[in-house]
Amino acid sequence: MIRIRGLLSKTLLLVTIVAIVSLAASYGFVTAQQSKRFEAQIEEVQYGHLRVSHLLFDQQLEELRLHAEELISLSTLSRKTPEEGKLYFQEIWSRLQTSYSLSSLSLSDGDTRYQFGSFPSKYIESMQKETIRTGNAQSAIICHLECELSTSVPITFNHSTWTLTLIADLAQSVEFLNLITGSNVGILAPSEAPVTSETSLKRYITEIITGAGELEPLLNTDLSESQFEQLENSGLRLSVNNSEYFVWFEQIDSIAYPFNVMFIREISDLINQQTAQKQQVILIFVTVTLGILLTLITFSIIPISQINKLRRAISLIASKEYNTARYRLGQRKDRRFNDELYDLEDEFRNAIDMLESYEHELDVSQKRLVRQATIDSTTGLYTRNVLVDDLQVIGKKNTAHNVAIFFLDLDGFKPVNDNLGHEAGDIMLKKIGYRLKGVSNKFIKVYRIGGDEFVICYTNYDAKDALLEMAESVVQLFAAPFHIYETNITISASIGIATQDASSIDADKLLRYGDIAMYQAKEEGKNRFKFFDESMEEKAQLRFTIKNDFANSLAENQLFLVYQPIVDSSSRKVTKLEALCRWQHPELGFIPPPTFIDVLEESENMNRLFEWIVQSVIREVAFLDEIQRDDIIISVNLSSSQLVNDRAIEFLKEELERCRINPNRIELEITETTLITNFQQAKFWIEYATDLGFRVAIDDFGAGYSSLSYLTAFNYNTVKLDRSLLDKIDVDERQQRIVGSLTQMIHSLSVPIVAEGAETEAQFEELRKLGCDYIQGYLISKPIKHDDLVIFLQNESDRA
Ligand SMILES: Nc1nc2c(ncn2[C@@H]2O[C@H](COP(=O)(O)OP(=O)(O)OP(=O)(O)O)[C@@H](O)[C@H]2O)c(=O)[nH]1
Repeated sequence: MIRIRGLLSKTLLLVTIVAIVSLAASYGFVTAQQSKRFEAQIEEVQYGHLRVSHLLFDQQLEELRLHAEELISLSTLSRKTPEEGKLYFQEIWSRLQTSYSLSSLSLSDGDTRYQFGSFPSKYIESMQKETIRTGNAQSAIICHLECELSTSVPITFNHSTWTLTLIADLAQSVEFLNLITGSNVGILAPSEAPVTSETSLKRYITEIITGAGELEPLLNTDLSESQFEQLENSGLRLSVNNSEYFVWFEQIDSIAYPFNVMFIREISDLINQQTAQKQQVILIFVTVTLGILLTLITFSIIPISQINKLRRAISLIASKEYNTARYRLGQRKDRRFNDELYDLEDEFRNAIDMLESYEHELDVSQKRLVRQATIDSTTGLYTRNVLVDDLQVIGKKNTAHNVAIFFLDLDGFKPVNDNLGHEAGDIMLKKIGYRLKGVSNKFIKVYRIGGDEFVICYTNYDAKDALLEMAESVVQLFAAPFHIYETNITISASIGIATQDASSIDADKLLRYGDIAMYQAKEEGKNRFKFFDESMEEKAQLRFTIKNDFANSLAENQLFLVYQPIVDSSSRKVTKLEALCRWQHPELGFIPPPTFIDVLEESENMNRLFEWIVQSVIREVAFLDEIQRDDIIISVNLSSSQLVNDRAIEFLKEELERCRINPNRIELEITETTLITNFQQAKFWIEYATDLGFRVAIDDFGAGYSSLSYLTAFNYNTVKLDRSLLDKIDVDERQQRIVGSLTQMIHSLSVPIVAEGAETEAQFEELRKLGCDYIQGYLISKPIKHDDLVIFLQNESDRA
């Protein structure tokens, strides 16, 4: 159903107002026109009545004169004497009265007068004299107490002139006037008549009135003084008993008093005609207005219903009910007469299609995003987000009484990627995920939370034994190798275990504790598990501080280099200086190099540190040149991270070139362990370094590796024996034998040997005897700062 409101109701209201205003205006116009026409019609009627009245009364007077002359000729009065004339009229007076409707008659010569009836001689006298004087008949209407026709004709008696005057009443004339005009006629009493206090038309004491019976109600109608005034001026319209009348006066020439004729014309027909006309106009107007209204409504309803349709469609679109919106809009049609609203409808259809398709796409990508956020695409395991959510849910909903997490980080996963490629790494991660999934059950869930990091969340375990059992079985999961690209690869994981009470769970803390414990497991040799304990947090805190404060330490000169001299065992002259890094932390005090280097190696900071060391060493070389000690080489320790890429050596090369220093003034020390662990990489790197002209030393030789085959795999300049082989060299014969054989073997490769840790003269002497070419140790000097080194070298040259 169409609700008539809004645009339509406004249109209707406007049209109605316009219709009412125009109706009122046209009604006023028609009324004004009608009243003008009415006045014209009345004027015409009045004019006609006046003319007719004149003609009629003239004709009546003429007729009366003819009667008078007829009487004279019939009676042969001229042959009689006046007295005989008088007798004659006496005889026929009563007959005459009826036949001529006479009211009086007079024979007069001006002096003598014979009268019949009540003759108004006072008013006629002058007319009679005029007749006698002129010898011509005179006629006039005479009004005194009443109005009558009068005629005076000359008559000659024996040569004397008399007049015969006839006075006749007006009744017949009035009847005629009524017949001819169709209006009722009344003769107004002349002024001689007594004045009445009537408040109706009777005030005028109508003498003769036609149709008096039927006019009785009109004649009795009370009139106001203004109505009387209007009546006397121009005529008055009166309405009595559903009949309309127009009453007016006309004055006809008369003698004595004025002769006023009152006409009463029924104008009901005229009025009805006018009313009918008015009704007709209104009817036409109303019909036309209704027609316009209907047309407007018809032409407004279609667009309004369309607009309403679109409005409803918008609400449906807003609530994503696309199908209902489409159904409401209906099918697209090919219309001959399209308009903007139909075009808009089409646009709506297009918009719905587009929105629906966007919505669908959005839905699909949202689901994909949720999946990506919750499921790891490589392993199909839950992600870190899910783990955090799960831990929070456990904490909030009390679904468990205790929680343990096993934080796994693969050992040596990077080389898998580096050697076999990223894809192989992915396959390995997938296979590891598959194995780990095997442990999951109602209380055990597995997640991949990072690159090579996994977490097993174990809730409601019975006791620590259950965790131990679990940890051992997880370690066992890695025992069997993984078959990738036709190769069997073995990999292990370091596992940190942290527990918490489910009621006071703190997801961040739990994961951090797991991570710390895992780190500890790595530190202790990997492929093992460790339970978190508080002391680990202290170490972790230390690592965090080191990482955090490193940048500042360089700026504030907390880091500095010290140099430990290495002397020729024969001449005791300094030939090398080993550059060693020291960190004096303002709060933590002295931080041992292995501690902070170990931490810095986990990040880019190691490169930064190396660059700083290189710049400091170059300054030192420049100083040695300055004091003419260009025979001294400075050795720099390299960590395993520097062997991974060429960045360190490239930087060193560029800096030396920039400062014009020969690379052979620098010896790069690589520990035997580093060398063996990343053998291929290290070999490649050492070859590159020696090609560039750097010297290379194998540090801590004999610290644990048994195979010596690598010694012939590439070129190097020096071997530094590990301190553990030398600490009792002055007393321990076994140490002496081992060192003796090692020096022999290394010398056979033409490589000089450096012995570390000589603290006494005896040790020094023994090492020299055993063939060590260079000796380093507290006996010679502790590692010293630049200023002390300056003094040390000065002393040496002084001794020489
Ligand atoms: N193939 C593959 N490798 C990844 C992915 N995510 C991270 N990695 C690699 O995994 C390695 C993880 O680094 P580390 O844990 O430091 O390497 P690691 O050799 O296991 O070292 P340790 O943990 O000290 O034994 C990095 O080389 C990353 O590039 C992955 O989705 N696929």
